[in-house]
Amino acid sequence: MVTDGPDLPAPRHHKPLAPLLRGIELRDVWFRYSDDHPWVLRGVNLFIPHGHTVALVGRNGGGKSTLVKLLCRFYDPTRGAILWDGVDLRDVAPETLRDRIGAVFQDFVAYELTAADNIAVGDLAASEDQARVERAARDAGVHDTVAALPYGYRTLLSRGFTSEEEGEEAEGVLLSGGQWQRVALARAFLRRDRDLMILDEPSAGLDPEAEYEVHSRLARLRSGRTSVVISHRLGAVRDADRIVVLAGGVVAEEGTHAALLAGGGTYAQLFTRQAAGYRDEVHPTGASL
Ligand SMILES: Nc1ncnc2c1ncn2[C@@H]1O[C@H](COP(=O)(O)OP(=O)(O)OP(=O)(O)O)[C@@H](O)[C@H]1O
Repeated sequence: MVTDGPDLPAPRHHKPLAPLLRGIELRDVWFRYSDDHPWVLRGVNLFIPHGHTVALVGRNGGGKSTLVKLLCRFYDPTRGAILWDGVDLRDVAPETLRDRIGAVFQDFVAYELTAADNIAVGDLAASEDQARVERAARDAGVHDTVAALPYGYRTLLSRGFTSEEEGEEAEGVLLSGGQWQRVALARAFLRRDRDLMILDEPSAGLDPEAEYEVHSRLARLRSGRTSVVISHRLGAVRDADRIVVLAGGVVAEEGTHAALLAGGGTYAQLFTRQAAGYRDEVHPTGASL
């Protein structure tokens, strides 16, 4: 997978990591970014069963992105453990773990590389397999955009936000935020056979129609696979096998959409408020949680 966080020192004795069979367990996971920072996670207990989709929801700053970064070993729990079929992730080299994960992060990296390399990035076999890259781009709905670029998949993409400060001319083609988001999604589609799929706000920056389309594609991709999805669009994750509400650094609620709605707790409150926002044509905030 694409790495975009601070790397941890690899342990001296790595264990190999077998394909996921049972699931991933977070056991009393506590985490803070440093001793000077407040606790973000305060004893999270959670099981992500093999073959199921777990949706993480909750208010801003609740620790959802932090939790998935721990799953990828960008950080380790300050206390507690994360177990992959019983194997403590601390005993696994980060790159071994990440070979088993396909991920799209909120803060995904846009590289000054060609369109093809931006999709295949980090996957040597894929970078030599144009057909695979193109299929992933089609799945993510970005093939037509890329094919229309001056040099198609060989066109250099520009991140477009560093050049002015550095006093350099931007080279390459600028994509919109939503188009970049689809490039990031294509990376995940390319890695569809990985054991764990992580999608952190996969439709961020997309217009409502594109968002609906992307979520439908992702629902098909996720089906029968182990995945963790973060989204504030509760309607887009209501079909998840398990919905987990993170609040106050712990799992506050957990269940199916129907069960949580019937429970009348935080999830029911958030969902009802969002649904009401969509029904109200003149809702001033656009109804995004
Ligand atoms: N690299 C970091 N260093 C220090 N604090 C951080 C860092 N990243 C996140 N935080 C803090 O950790 C807390 C949890 O953030 P996180 O991004 O995990 O929440 P979230 O639930 O994903 O939020 P959102 O819904 O807004 O995306 C926040 O208070 C945030 O400020």
